Amino acid sequence: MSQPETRNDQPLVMLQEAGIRRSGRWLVRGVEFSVAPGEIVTLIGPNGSGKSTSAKMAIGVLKPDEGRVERKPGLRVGYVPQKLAVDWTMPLTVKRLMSLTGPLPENEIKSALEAVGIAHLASAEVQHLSGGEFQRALLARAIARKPDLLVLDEPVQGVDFSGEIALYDLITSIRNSTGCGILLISHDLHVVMAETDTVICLNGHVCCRGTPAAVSQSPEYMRLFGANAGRTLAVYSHDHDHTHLPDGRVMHSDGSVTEHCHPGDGHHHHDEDHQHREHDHDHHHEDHHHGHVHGGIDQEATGGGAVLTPADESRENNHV
Ligand SMILES: Nc1ncnc2c1ncn2[C@@H]1O[C@H](COP(=O)(O)OP(=O)(O)OP(=O)(O)O)[C@@H](O)[C@H]1O
Repeated sequence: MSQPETRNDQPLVMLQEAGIRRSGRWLVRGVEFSVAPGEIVTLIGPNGSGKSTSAKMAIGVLKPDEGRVERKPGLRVGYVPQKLAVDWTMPLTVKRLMSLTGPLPENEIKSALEAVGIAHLASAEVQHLSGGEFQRALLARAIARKPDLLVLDEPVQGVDFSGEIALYDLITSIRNSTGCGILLISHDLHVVMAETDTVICLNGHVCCRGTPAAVSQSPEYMRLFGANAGRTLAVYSHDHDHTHLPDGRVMHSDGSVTEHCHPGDGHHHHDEDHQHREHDHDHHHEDHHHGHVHGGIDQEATGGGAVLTPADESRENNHV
């Protein structure tokens, strides 16, 4: 699925037992994953499970309070945060959006906009863009400085189903043409980009990980959404053996409740995803969810884009 010739490269970023603690509470703990050049890693998990926090640790916007995060020296990161503080009362053209975080030669603005298919909208006002066009503008901004690692926090928010497929196809083609690594945060708990190499399911910690099973194998899905969708999207089928309660305690499959997870609870670690890289996606966790597919994500389209130096702490609040 991904480019095999780049597969053995040293990781662009690697998190080991990384955790963030705020106000006496661990927001995430024990986060472990890496992204290699050409690799696509997707973080999924419920609201508040620590996806954005983990991504921010990966790019250096947040420093881990425990564990380690290592980035390749000189790593260039293109980051599209989930939310962006923009003064929407001020007119802002797409071209201007591209150079808000720093000057960019005209020809590079043009080629980035061409790469995402919105060159014709260079002079359009950002406020007037559709959800899909806006996400493309943010993507253009993130790729304009030719990052080694592209971090996209919910890149299909505010986009309808066919727009979602088109955006995922675009992300795949960016990966194929540039060889960059991609860390994606998906709002959907089950449907991820089919090109994803590794899905990491977070719930304050890594609950499980694996490869997505290609939905193209499902005739029902094909009938519903057509071959294009089957090629682009995949269902990540997984099964948690415990549930995190709102008060932070953990309910296990036998109904017992404890303060924390048992060691090894629902954690399906490391060897799995390495194995999967060697062969086709023929393994998935026990399916507890069939064919849940939706495209429209009802969130306000407030994503943003930036190319960051990894240590750029000022970006934590996503101001442009
Ligand atoms: N600076 C902070 N101080 C205290 N708590 C925080 C801080 N930043 C995030 N949190 C909390 O950390 C948890 C994880 O947040 P995070 O944004 O990483 O989750 P997420 O999985 O990306 O969620 P969503 O899907 O809703 O975007 C949430 O409970 C959030 O309220």
